[in-house]
Order: sequence, then structure tokens, then C-alpha cells
Amino acid sequence: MTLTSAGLFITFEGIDGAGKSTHIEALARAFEARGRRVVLTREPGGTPLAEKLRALVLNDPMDPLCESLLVFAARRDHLVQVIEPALAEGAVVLCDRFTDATFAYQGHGRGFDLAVLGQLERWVQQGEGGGLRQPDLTVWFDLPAAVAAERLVAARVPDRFESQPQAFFERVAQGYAARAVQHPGRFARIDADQPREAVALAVHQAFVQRGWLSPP
Ligand SMILES: Nc1ncnc2c1ncn2[C@@H]1O[C@H](COP(=O)(O)OP(=O)(O)O)[C@@H](O)[C@H]1O
Ligand SMILES: Cc1cn([C@H]2C[C@H](O)[C@@H](COP(=O)(O)OP(=O)(O)O)O2)c(=O)[nH]c1=O
Repeated sequence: MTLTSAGLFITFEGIDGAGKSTHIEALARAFEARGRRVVLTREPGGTPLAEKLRALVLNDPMDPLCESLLVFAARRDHLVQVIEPALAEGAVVLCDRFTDATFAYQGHGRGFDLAVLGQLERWVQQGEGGGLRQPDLTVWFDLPAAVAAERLVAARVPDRFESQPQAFFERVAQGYAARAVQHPGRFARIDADQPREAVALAVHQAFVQRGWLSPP
């Protein structure tokens, strides 16, 4: 796997119900309006193989190591088949979740060994020259678990993660906060406990600050 810095790799993170999906489409339109090619994708998923793995991870009971191996297997296929080729062509890749979700959900949520996750991260994201693929920007929708739970009750039928108790999502939220401290340069924290329009503005602003979009 050869890494380049031609494109932009943007990831969206937060606990289930934090509001990620609500805002990704608008960002895609904003980049396209500037003439950029946009690839909209998600994890686990984004390739035929990774989507099959996603169905297993979201529906079949398994232990945390198995869960971690499957999300990283899906990630490897996604990187090799979709993300790296798109970045090499200069595209903007907007990805709904990436490795921070593994640290937050499998690491902090399930209590799986963070050092093992760090090893898997290196194996899966390392390029031929030894560099590690990381997002250029991670938009983190920070929302209290209780508020996300209220939003989700009205929104959809819960999957294997969404049916977890609130305490699980409190741990996942702490996991995101810990990753943000470790990677301050690429994390943009968005206060997601605001009306949709205010959240949309804050998200857009994170891109304006980096010179990637114009003010709305
Ligand atoms: N700022 C907001 N205030 C209130 N409800 C919201 C807000 N943003 C999103 N929602 C609603 O909350 C639910 C979860 O949002 P969604 O974007 O699907 O979250 P995620 O993709 O992070 O799981 C949806 O029903 C959505 O319409
Ligand atoms: C990428 C990833 C996702 N997940 C979980 C978090 C989510 O509950 C679920 C799917 O994420 P998501 O696509 O956000 O679900 P939805 O479309 O229903 O909002 O997978 C992990 O546990 N580990 C991971 O590494």
C-alpha cells in the first residue's frame, strides 16, 4: 500500500445518534461546488467484502478480539481498494467512522486491550515507506450519551451496538475524548448538543479554519 498526500482524508466520529450522518452529505456538496471529486464512504464497509464483514459485526454475537479483527480486516480492504486509490487521485474522502471508532467502541466500550488495537492500527494503516495513514481531519460530534439515546429512540431499530446500555456509550464517549487528547492536531470537536443549523455551521467552520472551504 503506497501512501500519498494528494487528496484529503476526512473522518466523522461520535457515539451512535450524535448526528454524523445528518451533516456528511452537505459537506460533500460543498466540496463538489469547489470542483473537488468527493468519495463518500463508511466503516465498517465501503467495499463488497467490507460490507459483508459489517453485516457480521453488526448482527452476530462475538468476542471483542474477533470484533476488532473483523473491523480491521474490513478497514484494510477499504484502504487498499477505495481510500488510498481515491487519495492518490486527489479526491476528498469523507468517511463515516474510522479507527478512532475501534478505540472508542472495542477499546473503551468493550474494554479490549488498547495496546493490541494500536498494533493492529500499525499493521493495517502502514504504507510501504513506513508511514501510517491517518485522517487529515477527524470531525468529532461530541454529545452526552443520554441525549443521543433520546434521539435514537425516535430514529431507528437498534443494531448490536445501538442496543447497548447508556453506560456503554458513556465509555465510548470517554474513548473519543481520550483519542482527541492524543491526536489534537487532527481532531475538531463539535458541540453536537445544539440545533442542527448550529452544528452544521460549526462543522463547516472546522473546514474554513483549515482553508479547505470558504465561509458559508
Ligand atoms: N442537532 C440535532 N438535534 C436534534 N436531533 C438531531 C440533530 N442532529 C441529528 N438529529 C437526529 O438524531 C438522529 C440521529 O442522527 P444521525 O445523523 O443518524 O446520527 P449518527 O449518524 O451520528 O448515528 C436522527 O433522527 C437525526 O435526525
Ligand atoms: C468503524 C467501527 C464501527 N463500530 C460500530 C459503531 C456503530 O455502532 C456501528 C456502525 O456505525 P454507523 O455506520 O455509524 O451506524 P449507523 O449507520 O447505524 O449510524 O459500528 C465499531 O464498533 N468499531 C469500528 O471500528
